Amino acid sequence: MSMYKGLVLRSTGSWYDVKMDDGRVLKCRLRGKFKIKGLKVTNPLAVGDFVKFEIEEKNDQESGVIKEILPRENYLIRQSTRKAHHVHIIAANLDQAVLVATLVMPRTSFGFIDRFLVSAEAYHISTVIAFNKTDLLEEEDLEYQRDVMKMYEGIGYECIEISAETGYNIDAFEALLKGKKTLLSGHSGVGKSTLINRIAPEIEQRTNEISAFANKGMHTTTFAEMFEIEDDTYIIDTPGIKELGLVHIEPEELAGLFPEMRDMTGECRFYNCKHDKEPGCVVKQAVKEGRIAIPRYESYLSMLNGEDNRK
Ligand SMILES: Nc1nc2c(ncn2[C@@H]2O[C@H](COP(=O)(O)OP(=O)(O)OP(=O)(O)O)[C@@H](O)[C@H]2O)c(=O)[nH]1
Ligand SMILES: [Zn+2]
Repeated sequence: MSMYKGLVLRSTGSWYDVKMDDGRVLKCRLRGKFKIKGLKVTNPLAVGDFVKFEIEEKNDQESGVIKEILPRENYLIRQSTRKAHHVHIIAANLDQAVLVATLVMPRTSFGFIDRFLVSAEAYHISTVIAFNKTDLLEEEDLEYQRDVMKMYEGIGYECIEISAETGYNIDAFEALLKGKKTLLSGHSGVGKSTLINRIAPEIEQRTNEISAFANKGMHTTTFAEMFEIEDDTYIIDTPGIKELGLVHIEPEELAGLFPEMRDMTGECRFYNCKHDKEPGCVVKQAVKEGRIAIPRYESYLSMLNGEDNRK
């Protein structure tokens, strides 16, 4: 039997929509046991997975039988809502995350942004920060926003200012997505739906249908879906994924997830310096000299101390 290769676009728990190289989407099932080393997973397969499958024909209907899951470049997980100590794979092989943030209505805190960035670093997923609702900003706020963007760009995070409402910079935003698989995240109310509605109105429709399922008490996580907004350009906007949770980070690993601290951490006086109260700390010195931004260092300390600064 011939083997085909495809990309999982949708998972309903027992059936998967798999996009084949020729563009056709085929319903596939999974046969056999699949495990990820060291993790108890509730779903062996997620959107974004590349699979190999065979085609079966029954009553003139073609369907696929998945035989192999190709190695993942990365994957996002979260704690299963059904089984303790189990994780649910949200999506695999993401090229990037876009964090939608707003300076006003609501104001996204540095704490929230930095926590997201740290998680994305841990997952090896690059992040673009999109500052939405720019149309609401007075001149002074706009200047402040540009300072914030400069801060994050200085660390290496791409930033863009947009308005989903007026369409300002939306072309540039779409260009960022082109040819990639992107997870769209952000606080409730920052304008994710409005944004998607502007770039791909047909998707918003689907998301509303999925939300309707959720309101009937069905598990939305089983309805994870990746939308192809144009050729090879995908967006994942699953209701319920507002942040990247569930990365357990040891205190000594934390500074390594702040790119601007990463390279200097071996140079402190103490090899196990937490860059907090220790003397001879090069990180604190860099904060003092303005090479590390104060809000970033504050986020670092608050995560180090296990404070919940997600709001
Ligand atoms: N002025 C302005 N308002 C916007 C913009 N984008 C979204 N909004 C408004 O902000 C409100 C929230 O937008 P949504 O798109 O529903 O936000 P969301 O992120 O999808 O929120 P959840 O569905 O709760 O996750 C709506 O009233 C939008 O009209 C923008 O660029 N400018
Ligand atoms: Zn130090």
